[in-house]
Amino acid sequence: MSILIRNGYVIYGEDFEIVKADVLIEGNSIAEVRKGINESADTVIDASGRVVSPGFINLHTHSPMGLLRGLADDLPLMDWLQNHIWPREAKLTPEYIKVGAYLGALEMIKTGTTTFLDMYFHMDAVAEAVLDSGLRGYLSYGMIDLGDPEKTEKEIKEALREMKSIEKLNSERVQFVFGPHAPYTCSIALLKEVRRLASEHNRLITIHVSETMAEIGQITERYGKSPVVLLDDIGFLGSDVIIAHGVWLDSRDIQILARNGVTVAHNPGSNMKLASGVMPLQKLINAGVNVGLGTDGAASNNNLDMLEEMKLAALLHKVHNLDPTVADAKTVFKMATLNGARALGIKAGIIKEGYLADLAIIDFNQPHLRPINNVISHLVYSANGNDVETTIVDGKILMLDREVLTLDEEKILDDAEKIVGKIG
Ligand SMILES: N[C@@H](CCSC[C@H]1O[C@@H](n2cnc3c(=O)[nH]cnc32)[C@H](O)[C@@H]1O)C(=O)O
Ligand SMILES: [Zn+2]
Repeated sequence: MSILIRNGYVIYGEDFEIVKADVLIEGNSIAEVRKGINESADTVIDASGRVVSPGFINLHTHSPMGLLRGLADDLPLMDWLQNHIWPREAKLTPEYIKVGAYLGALEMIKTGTTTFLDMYFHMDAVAEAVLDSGLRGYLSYGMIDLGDPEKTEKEIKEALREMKSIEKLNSERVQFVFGPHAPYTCSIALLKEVRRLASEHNRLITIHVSETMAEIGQITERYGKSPVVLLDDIGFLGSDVIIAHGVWLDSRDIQILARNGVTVAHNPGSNMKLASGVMPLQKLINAGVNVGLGTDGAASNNNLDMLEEMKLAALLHKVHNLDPTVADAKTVFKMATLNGARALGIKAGIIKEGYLADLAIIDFNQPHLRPINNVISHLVYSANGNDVETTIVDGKILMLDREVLTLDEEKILDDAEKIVGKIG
């Protein structure tokens, strides 16, 4: 299979240079980028007046949580989780979660996300939806033992069961990741066992860390140290670890993250909505820490739109620092693309020969995106997910001219609607 994308504004290479060119996709990778490619292809897409962008990499989400969208807003994290989200999640069956996963996948395809890092439960059901959707999904089972040794064992067993079931799908696109939920919900025994298993099975780890001030208080009281120092002391950290949030980090924590090559997945929308705080972006970047971008779940955002998330990131850090030069458009764009790919260890996140053909075509033939003075600026500050017209993952077209080809959109919306009232 080959696809030729003609005459677009291509965001090229790691410097995100804008070139008017054609892009030839062969199999699952980018074969050629240049003007006037004359080869014939199975599919030809006219990208005149459009931007050909690397697909977005959502580095932290809970994709089925769209089911809970709007059911518990305007609350702080611990109250939100304990009194509103967890009681509802207890009612979620694998069937409901699968509906939620389809809804999330549909939303991601429609807004130009090509890869995501997920944490939820019944991930074997989520994996089937991801496989159907054509997206690239890194799926973790969120483990919570609350210090109960019986639960520790149960959670590890369940994670391994889901890992095996995902491995059976035998797809490069769908990968299992270890997902201990957080230092305040997981025992040291669980964290140590996860570290051991991740190394043994060569899997990534993702975990919520230092999200709220309450968490810092709780962990300091329990262990006499910060969550990051705690994880470092038990040998948990490494370049295969992606921590979500990292809002409350002091300079020692930041040095530890840098030294261990840990990636931070920044979730500005969720951090603002739950009023968790502001991640120290500048300090992390200056220390050389890889920072990616995520939306978190759709119940704390409340959508999975990475274009919107880029704008939130840029604006948050500017006003917080009272400095408009902070979080410039290119820095934020890189967080949403290349930095995510680096964290996951995939050859994606940029458009370049030999890289995975994971990309989004964005319709710039619209008033809010003209004149085309600055492509990256328009994407970060002027566009939103609805401007995405075509989404390609692994050399396969998932959406063409706003029509999703891999999923039945109407059925997914209907199925999601049927759940109203059942978990409320
Ligand atoms: N094994 C657990 C499942 C945990 S999945 C991951 C969890 O993270 C929760 N979650 C979503 N957003 C956040 C956040 O921002 N911080 C902490 N937890 C979150 C989500 O609601 C879900 O309960 C169980 O059986 O309950
Ligand atoms: Zn989360």
